[in-house]
Amino acid sequence: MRYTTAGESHGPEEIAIIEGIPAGLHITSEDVNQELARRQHAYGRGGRQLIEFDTVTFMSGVRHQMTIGSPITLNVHNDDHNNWTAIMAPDEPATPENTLRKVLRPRPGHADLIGGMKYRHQDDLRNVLERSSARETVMRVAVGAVAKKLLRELGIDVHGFVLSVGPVKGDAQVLTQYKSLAEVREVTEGFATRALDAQTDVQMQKLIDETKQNRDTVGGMVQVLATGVPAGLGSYVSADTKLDAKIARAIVGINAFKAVDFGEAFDHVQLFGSQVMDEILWNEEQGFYRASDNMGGFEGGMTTGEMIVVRGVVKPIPTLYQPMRSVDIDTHTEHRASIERSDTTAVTAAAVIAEHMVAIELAKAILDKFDTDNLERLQEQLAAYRTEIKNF
Ligand SMILES: Cc1cc2nc3c(=O)[nH]c(=O)nc-3n(C[C@H](O)[C@H](O)[C@H](O)COP(=O)(O)O)c2cc1C
Ligand SMILES: C=C(O[C@@H]1CC(C(=O)O)=C[C@@H](OP(=O)(O)O)[C@H]1O)C(=O)O
Repeated sequence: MRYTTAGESHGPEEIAIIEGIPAGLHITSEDVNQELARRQHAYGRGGRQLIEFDTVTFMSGVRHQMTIGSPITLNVHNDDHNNWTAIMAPDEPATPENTLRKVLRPRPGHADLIGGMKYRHQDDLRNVLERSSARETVMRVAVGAVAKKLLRELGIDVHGFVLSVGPVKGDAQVLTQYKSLAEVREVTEGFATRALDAQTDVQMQKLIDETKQNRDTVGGMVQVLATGVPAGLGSYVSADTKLDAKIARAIVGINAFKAVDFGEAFDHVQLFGSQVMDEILWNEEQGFYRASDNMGGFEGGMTTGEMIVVRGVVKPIPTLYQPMRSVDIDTHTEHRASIERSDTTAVTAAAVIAEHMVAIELAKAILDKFDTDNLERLQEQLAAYRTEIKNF
């Protein structure tokens, strides 16, 4: 399975093409739209989300709610494009009127300056920000929604949520308190966060409100869990076959993500090996299993069969309504950075995006390992593999 996305933030459409999804997967636009809504309706987002009502159209690869094995094209319309037609116009030459919204004062922390240098966008850094914008993540969630649907047919469930916003931490007991992902989902879904108690929700919202009032931004930490993953996806044999490495790349590839760990590894630096390794146990019913899951479901770049536990650190949003120092790329004089309409925090949306990136990587790993033409055959092969692993 592979995919690509295209589209500018204020262009007419966001597009994705996925290849390699087996034939016979039941999928509807509603399956995808539900996930797109989770990405959108998150606390702390800016005015753009009041304009967009993200819904997907299948342009190819799906007939009568079934994948047919050919490339799947997904489209999401940018409703805001109506306000940007002149500025984005691909077929019009640049004029003083249609370049009124030029960006010349790069925002620290965004892709503006380096993107401009690299692509020689001396005239207008908007050429950079249109694509570097996290608007594109709408398509990663759309692709991930297809991946999640496939994974569900294979008994694999993935869920992402917020652990903390700035200094406000959610209750850190999810893994030990809740055994099934359905339970975790139930308790984390309200604020699209790890809102285990309403108190945490309120504190997070309060912090976001205060941050907005201060014309500042805030980041946080998210977590993704995946259950039902068979042991032995990915491989130890070469660096580029390690599945944990692929997931790390996929997470840091999301705008504003700066760090990833597995099994809460950031916290393990203070511990000893005897406190961290997951002891190996065996019983008739399960075969091999572990006494704990401190490795977050990975050993040697391969899934262990335990729950996958990934965390990601999301930096604060770069655009500030009280901008920091920058330099005008035209005059080279000091100015405050440009202000673009912006979010106060994207942590809640980021959790949903991270969930979908993990789903994409898991789907890819499964489709790399087994026959991908037809879902039923894939299910048969995976079932046989699970039996083989259990009987080891
Ligand atoms: C869902 C989401 C929404 C975002 N919204 C904004 C925003 O409104 N304004 C902004 O300056 N950055 C926003 N960002 C972050 C920038 O896209 C990101 O910082 C920028 O592309 C530079 O990339 P980097 O932070 O990965 O280095 C958002 C990120 C995500 C994941
Ligand atoms: C459009 C989305 O996020 C955008 C991501 C983003 C950025 O710089 O990353 C900047 C903002 O764009 P705008 O200035 O058009 O409001 C966000 O709204 C979205 O997530 O759908």
